[in-house]
Amino acid sequence: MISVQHVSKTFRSGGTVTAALQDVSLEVAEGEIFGVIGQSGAGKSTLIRAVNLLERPDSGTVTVDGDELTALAPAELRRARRKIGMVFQHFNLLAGRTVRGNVELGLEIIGVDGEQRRRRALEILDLVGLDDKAGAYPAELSGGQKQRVGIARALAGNPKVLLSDEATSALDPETTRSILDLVKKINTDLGLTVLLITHEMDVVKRICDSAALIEGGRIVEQGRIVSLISTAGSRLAHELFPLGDAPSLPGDTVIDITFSGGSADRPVIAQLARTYGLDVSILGAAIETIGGNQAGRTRLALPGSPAGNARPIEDLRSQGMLVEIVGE
Ligand SMILES: Nc1ncnc2c1ncn2[C@@H]1O[C@H](COP(=O)(O)OP(=O)(O)OP(=O)(O)O)[C@@H](O)[C@H]1O
Repeated sequence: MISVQHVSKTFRSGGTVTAALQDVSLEVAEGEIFGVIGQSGAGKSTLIRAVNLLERPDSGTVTVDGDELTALAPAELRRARRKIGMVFQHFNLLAGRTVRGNVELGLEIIGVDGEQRRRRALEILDLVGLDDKAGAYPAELSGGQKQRVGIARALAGNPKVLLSDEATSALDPETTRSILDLVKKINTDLGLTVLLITHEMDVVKRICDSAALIEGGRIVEQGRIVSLISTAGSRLAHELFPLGDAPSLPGDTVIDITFSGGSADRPVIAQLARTYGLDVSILGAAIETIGGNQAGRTRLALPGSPAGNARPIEDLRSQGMLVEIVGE
C-alpha cells in the first residue's frame, strides 16, 4: 500500500548540511500498522512527511495505493493526497472552529456540500467517541479528546492510509493507551493502513504489526514483529524485551531464549531442568502480548560451558525457540 524506495533528503541551512534520510526503503502492506521507531533527530518526521510529499525527497520514489506520488503533477498530487489522512503530535486544530467545524474542514476544501459534510462529520465523531462534543471548541477539550478530533478530521475524507506523526507523544500514559486502541480499532474496522512514527517502544508493542528502526537517516532493520522476534541479533526484538547487559558468570553459560506463539505456553524451563538434570537459574524475563500473542525473552544460566550445554541448547532450538548464547 505504501512503498518508499531509495529516498534521500538533505537539508542545507546556513553552512550546515544534514543528511536527514539516506537511501530509505520501506514497504507497508495493505491493512497493517507499521511503526517507524527512532531517537530524536533520526529522521522520523522527515520520513513521514516524505510519504505525502509535505517534504519532497531529493531522490527516490514514493508510491501510495498504486500512485507514484513523486511522479505526479501538482493537480494529480492533490487528488492522490486525498487517500492519505494525517494526525499530528500537537493536534493542529483551529481554535476558532467547533469540533464539527474542524472535522469538516478538509471536506469543505474539496467542495463537499454542507449537509453531506455535517452528516459525515457526525458519523466520524461517533466512531471516535466524541459525538457529544460536536459543538465544543478545542479549548474545552482534554488532550486525548483533541487527538480524537485530529483523528476524526484525518478520517473524514475516507482515506486509505493514515499517517501518524508522534500522535501520542503529548499525552499521558493512560490517554496514550486509549488513543492507540482507537487507532487499532480504526485499522480493524475500516481496514485502514497505518504508518506511524514514534520514539516509544510501547507504541510499537501495543499496536504495530511491523516495525522499522531508523538511525541517522537510515533504516537499520525492518520486518514483521513476529519475524523480528525470532531473528537472532535483532535490535528491535532486544528493545521489545529488554533484559539489559548479560552478566559474566564464569563456569556458567548464559542464554537468552525468545519464546513466541505456542512455545510461550509450554513449561520449557522445567522440562529442561528435568530432562538434563540441570540446575537452571532464571536471571531475567520480559514477557509481552504482541499482536494478541504471548511472546518474550527469558535469560537463564546453565551450569557448565557452552560446549557442555550443546545438547539442551540444540533441544530448545529444535522446539522452535531462538536461543542466543550471551555470556559464559
Ligand atoms: N527543515 C529543516 N532544515 C534543516 N534541517 C532539518 C530540517 N528538518 C529536519 N532537519 C534535520 O534533519 C534531521 C532529522 O530530523 P527529523 O525531524 O526528521 O528527526 P526526528 O527523528 O523526527 O526527530 P524528533 O523525534 O526530535 O522530531 C535532524 O538533524 C534535523 O535537525
